[in-house]
Amino acid sequence: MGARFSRIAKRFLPKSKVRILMVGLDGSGKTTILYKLKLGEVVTTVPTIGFNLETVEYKGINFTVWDIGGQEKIRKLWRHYFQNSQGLIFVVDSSDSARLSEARNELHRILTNNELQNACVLVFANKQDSRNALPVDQVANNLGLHGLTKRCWFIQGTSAITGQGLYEGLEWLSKTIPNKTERSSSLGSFRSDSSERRLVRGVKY
Ligand SMILES: Nc1nc2c(ncn2[C@@H]2O[C@H](COP(=O)(O)OP(=O)(O)OP(=O)(O)O)[C@@H](O)[C@H]2O)c(=O)[nH]1
Ligand SMILES: [Mg+2]
Repeated sequence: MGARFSRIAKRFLPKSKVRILMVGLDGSGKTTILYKLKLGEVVTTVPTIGFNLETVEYKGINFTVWDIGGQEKIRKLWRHYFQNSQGLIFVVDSSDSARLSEARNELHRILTNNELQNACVLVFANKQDSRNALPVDQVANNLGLHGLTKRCWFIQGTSAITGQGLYEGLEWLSKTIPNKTERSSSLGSFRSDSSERRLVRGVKY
């Protein structure tokens, strides 16, 4: 009876909403990820000029995902989308080692922005299905994630083509973002929990 009531209540109670900003270098796979999550399909993409916006529901949470174009000349526009973002998904092409330092610079640059100071960072080490993809721990090292000592972050190996790892990433966000809100008074201890910060999970290990 109790379980049945809670199932019905879940259906009718308003869902919590979470605003997620998804950025990363051009061609890293952001739009492919967005529509794999939304439609369950691999769509044919063109470089995003501006943004795509979709709501993805996962475990009773509505993730409003803003996918912003990553070409160099339009990266200066990213900051216009920072405000009120509770989570940042930073997408990296794990098979493009030549551009990892560029990705690292962009990630660290945006994390200095005050409007993102409380945002949790989920890194998708994407294209893990590619033959020459770097393993997730190497992507983490190249991005300097272990130096982000005052930030909750998580890196997940993904393939937008197979869908591998995408829901694991949402799972982390679904657990971390509501926790942060509920536990805002104990944010300091949450943020200094090194086991939380240093979690690294990947498709390939
Ligand atoms: N093999 C492989 N290819 C992928 C994956 N994700 C995306 N791609 C391909 O990478 C190319 C670029 O993907 P997009 O999703 O358009 O990249 P984007 O990050 O949105 O690029 P911008 O809009 O320019 O910022 C496309 O040809 C995708 O099919 C992946 O996980 N594996
Ligand atoms: Mg795109």
